[in-house]
Amino acid sequence: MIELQNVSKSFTLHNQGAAVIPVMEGATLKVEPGECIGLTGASGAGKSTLMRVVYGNYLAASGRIMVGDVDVAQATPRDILALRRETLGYVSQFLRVVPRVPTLDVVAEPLLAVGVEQDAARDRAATLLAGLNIPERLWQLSPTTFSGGEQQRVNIARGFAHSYPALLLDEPTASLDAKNRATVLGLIAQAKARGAAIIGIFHDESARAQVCDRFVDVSTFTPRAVA
Ligand SMILES: Nc1ncnc2c1ncn2[C@@H]1O[C@H](COP(=O)(O)OP(=O)(O)OP(=O)(O)O)[C@@H](O)[C@H]1O
Repeated sequence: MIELQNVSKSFTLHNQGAAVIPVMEGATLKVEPGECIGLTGASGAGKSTLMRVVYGNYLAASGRIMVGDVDVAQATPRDILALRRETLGYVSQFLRVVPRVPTLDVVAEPLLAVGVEQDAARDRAATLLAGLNIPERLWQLSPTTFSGGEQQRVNIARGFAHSYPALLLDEPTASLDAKNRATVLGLIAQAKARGAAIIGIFHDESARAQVCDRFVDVSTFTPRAVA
């Protein structure tokens, strides 16, 4: 479902004499439907960069990045938006929302975007919010003023609203208490059971042991410094 072949990425620092920093070389990995792989490697090894390259936020310098039948490395912006709407979900660590939109609609929005009717979308949003212990009195408020942990849970509810065939999870259990962490791990297990292919970053070792089928150490893709 997700397959990277020989992907490389470097950053050009235009404000620092156009210095070029290679961060990834020859990245190759494959995630089958129903499988969750965990990215490992020291801080700065390139875990988040790999996720952003797959999501199309960063343009790869070379290689193929297949998500379903779309090569993200070659896709047009319009194709990438369609891929994100229908196929590829991304739960980042931080919630980014349009101000003043009620939480219930923030969570229902990915379902409306794929044509689910409003009542059904709101029902699913309500089930997710209740499961993640967001009190009902908050559902009609914008999440912009919520606590960090509440915002993270709204973000997770939104990320799991639509049944994406492929998912990127960047530390989805960071800063959650044990009960909510267990709920999120349950959502990940359900997504795997319905056949989602998942790439995740989990710093929490017990979380990663519970949901990951195998690990990929991204430092094997870190270019060696030229002496
Ligand atoms: N937008 C950017 N511009 C320039 N350099 C960047 C950019 N994003 C990441 N880098 C560099 O790429 C390297 C990999 O960063 P990345 O955030 O992917 O690491 P990580 O493995 O996710 O680290 P952590 O575990 O600390 O989150 C780092 O050296 C970082 O400085």
